Amino acid sequence: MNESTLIQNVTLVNEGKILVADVLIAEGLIQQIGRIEVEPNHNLIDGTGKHLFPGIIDGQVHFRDPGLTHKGDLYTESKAAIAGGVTSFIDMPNTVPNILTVESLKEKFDIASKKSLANYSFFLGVNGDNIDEVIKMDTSQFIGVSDDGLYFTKKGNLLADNPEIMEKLFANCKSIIAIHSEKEEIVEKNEQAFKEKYGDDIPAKFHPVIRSTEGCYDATKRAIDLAKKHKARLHILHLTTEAETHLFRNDIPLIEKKITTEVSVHHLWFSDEDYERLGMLIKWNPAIKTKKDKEGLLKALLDDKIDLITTDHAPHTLEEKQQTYFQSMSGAPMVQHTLNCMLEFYKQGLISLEKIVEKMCHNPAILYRMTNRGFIRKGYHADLTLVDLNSEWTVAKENLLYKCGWSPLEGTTFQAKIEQTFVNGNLIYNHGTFKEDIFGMPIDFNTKEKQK
Ligand SMILES: NC(=O)N[C@@H](CC(=O)O)C(=O)O
Repeated sequence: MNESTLIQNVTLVNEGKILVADVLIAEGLIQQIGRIEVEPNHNLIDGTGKHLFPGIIDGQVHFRDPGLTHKGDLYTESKAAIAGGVTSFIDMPNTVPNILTVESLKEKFDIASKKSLANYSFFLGVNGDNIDEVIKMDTSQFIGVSDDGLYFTKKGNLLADNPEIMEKLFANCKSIIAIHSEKEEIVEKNEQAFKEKYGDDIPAKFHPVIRSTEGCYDATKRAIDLAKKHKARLHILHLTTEAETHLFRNDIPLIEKKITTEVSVHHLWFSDEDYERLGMLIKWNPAIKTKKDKEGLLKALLDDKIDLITTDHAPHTLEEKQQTYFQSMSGAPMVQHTLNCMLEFYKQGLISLEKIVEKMCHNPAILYRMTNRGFIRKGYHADLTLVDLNSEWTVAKENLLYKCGWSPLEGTTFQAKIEQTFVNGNLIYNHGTFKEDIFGMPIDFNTKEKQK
């Protein structure tokens, strides 16, 4: 008799509803939801008083494999992700080498199949060098194309700085085009002005002045105008300003949208008030901006102008971070604590559990056309996250799973705890312990059909 897991009497948060039910898992799939009779082959989990979410799907991470594995790798960071309730992720192309060809993409899939505990997919990188090949490629080979972070190895390759390349891509590429939207020419002008005043010692609090609202807004506006002209499928990554939120629509369902966007959790959590305390540790690109921006982003998320929450998990070593302004790397690790941050907002009455699940589970699956993930439905992959909403704990060095060993959230107390995470029906994370010998799967997605 095959083994099955029966989660009993648990509070499901799914598809805009909250209800108490039992969930039966077998052969990697959700078999049944409702009131279920116990059978001898059932492993029982008592879900009384606990909440069950579909596993979180993180639409933007940098797990650093291959080539930058001193910062993190597909094993360490996927493990941290799972402890944070994340069961699937899409990783960015700014590794070494950059993922600019189908061959390097295949190599990354191969590494993930041997190292990633969570389900995975990857963006194909696009820049000025490979645009001609990208527009000829069969788009069923990748979930989307992106330029995110590629300036780390080659400056000036961001699409936002190259309107002709962007236009060529939008006119010809049928894939989702996910762009990092900042105008480097504005950033460089601001950098120069601050350098003249401070030399290399620019205080971190000026990061949002250098990587300004103007730089973000102008880039996003131009990308949207070009995408509309060519009817391209554009996704703007990690939005940071209240001003940009007004460029997006909420009067059509996500499934019909040609232009979508996301917010990364640190832009909801931190504001310019935190630079004094945390300095370069919260230096991200695009920058953490003002309290008004942070509030505007949350409002736009609740209003459905912003479609997704991602982490943009971007680990660097402490040594790489604690440098003077120009030397300090932008980015920080977040994937282990994203759901926790959002649940804390729930505790503060700022967002509902249903909305969290919509933005972190359902919408990533819909937007990236994933097959049978992102919902608690019969026949879907059993990617599930069990949460205790009333179990306080504090982020500390000892409970971090990131290879880089630090977090900008150290010392933060959360009121909710992720207790168990199932990936493809396997209980990979169980109250602080891991099953480390079962790897995730490549995420299936439809190239034409859309998920409802
Ligand atoms: N977000 C960041 O500040 N850094 C990212 C790159 C990026 O997303 O631009 C990284 O790879 O470190």
